[in-house]
Amino acid sequence: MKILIIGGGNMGLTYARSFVRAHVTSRLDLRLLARSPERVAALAAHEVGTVWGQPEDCVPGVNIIILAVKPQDSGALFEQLRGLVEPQQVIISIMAGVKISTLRDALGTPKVIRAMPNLPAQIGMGMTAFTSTDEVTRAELVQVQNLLSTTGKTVYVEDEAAIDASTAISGSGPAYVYYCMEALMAAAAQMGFAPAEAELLVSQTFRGAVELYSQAGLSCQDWIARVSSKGGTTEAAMRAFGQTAVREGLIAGATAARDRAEELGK
Ligand SMILES: NC(=O)C1=CN([C@@H]2O[C@H](COP(=O)(O)OP(=O)(O)OC[C@H]3O[C@@H](n4cnc5c(N)ncnc54)[C@H](O)[C@@H]3O)[C@@H](O)[C@H]2O)C=CC1
Ligand SMILES: O=C(O)[C@@H]1CCC=N1
Repeated sequence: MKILIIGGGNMGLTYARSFVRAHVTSRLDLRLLARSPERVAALAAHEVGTVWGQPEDCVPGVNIIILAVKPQDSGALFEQLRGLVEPQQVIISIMAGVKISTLRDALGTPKVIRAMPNLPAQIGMGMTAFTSTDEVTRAELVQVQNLLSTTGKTVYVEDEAAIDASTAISGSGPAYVYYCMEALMAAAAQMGFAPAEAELLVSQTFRGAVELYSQAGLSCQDWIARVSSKGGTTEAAMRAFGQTAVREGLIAGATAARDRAEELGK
């Protein structure tokens, strides 16, 4: 399977490494398109595939084209790709917000998939939601799911609006986790821990809590109840979280992310 990845940043490189590591394609069949000679040289040093500077040289002949540039760069990219994409080629866009209808119109091609991965894809622990146009065949969808699954778990969603919602939950989600971790590290530092100790206490607590959650069928509320002693410390923390509207703040953050994804699509 010949794959072209356009945009060799965080996500583009992650895909390239995952596909080659999982042997879903070979280095020879994997192409990366960069937008400047400097980026071509920098990407080539990663040795994950052949690196190209001009779309007309690398678009023809590939089966799948992955668009991994920032949404703000999509207009310029569409200009570069005008007239080059063939109707049998499957497009996978991971650009936040950019709608399937926009991709179809701009590229003049019917087989379009919108996917929303996240950064833990770098270590095979990613979460990707994806959806497609009707023209993508069942066999192509299976092929794409195999590709995306090299970076972690995947879920197919029927409704495109769920891609913007997943952008706000799982796409941006790792940043919310780091935000909470950083706040707890700051609390630990205020209580006298050295930075390395604060980092250890917090990171191992997140790791352990998530692993425990994954291994049993209990809800978050159930686990909170198991940590909390009557009249104890956890209850005091939960009361303070309630008074300072931490939960509402996180929900407001995720909602703002979803709204921004919708806005990027306009
Ligand atoms: N970083 C993340 O956690 C996630 C990002 N995304 C989406 O993935 C996309 C890429 O994000 P990142 O990899 O973080 O961005 P990035 O900035 O690390 O990489 C984008 C790359 O695209 C290149 N580029 C821009 N225009 C180009 C063109 N016309 N031709 C070739 N290369 C071009 C840039 O030089 C850059 O290397 C974005 O659309 C974002 O919405 C989706 C899920 C998670
Ligand atoms: O912040 C962003 O716009 C992208 C989409 C999801 C994660 N990063």
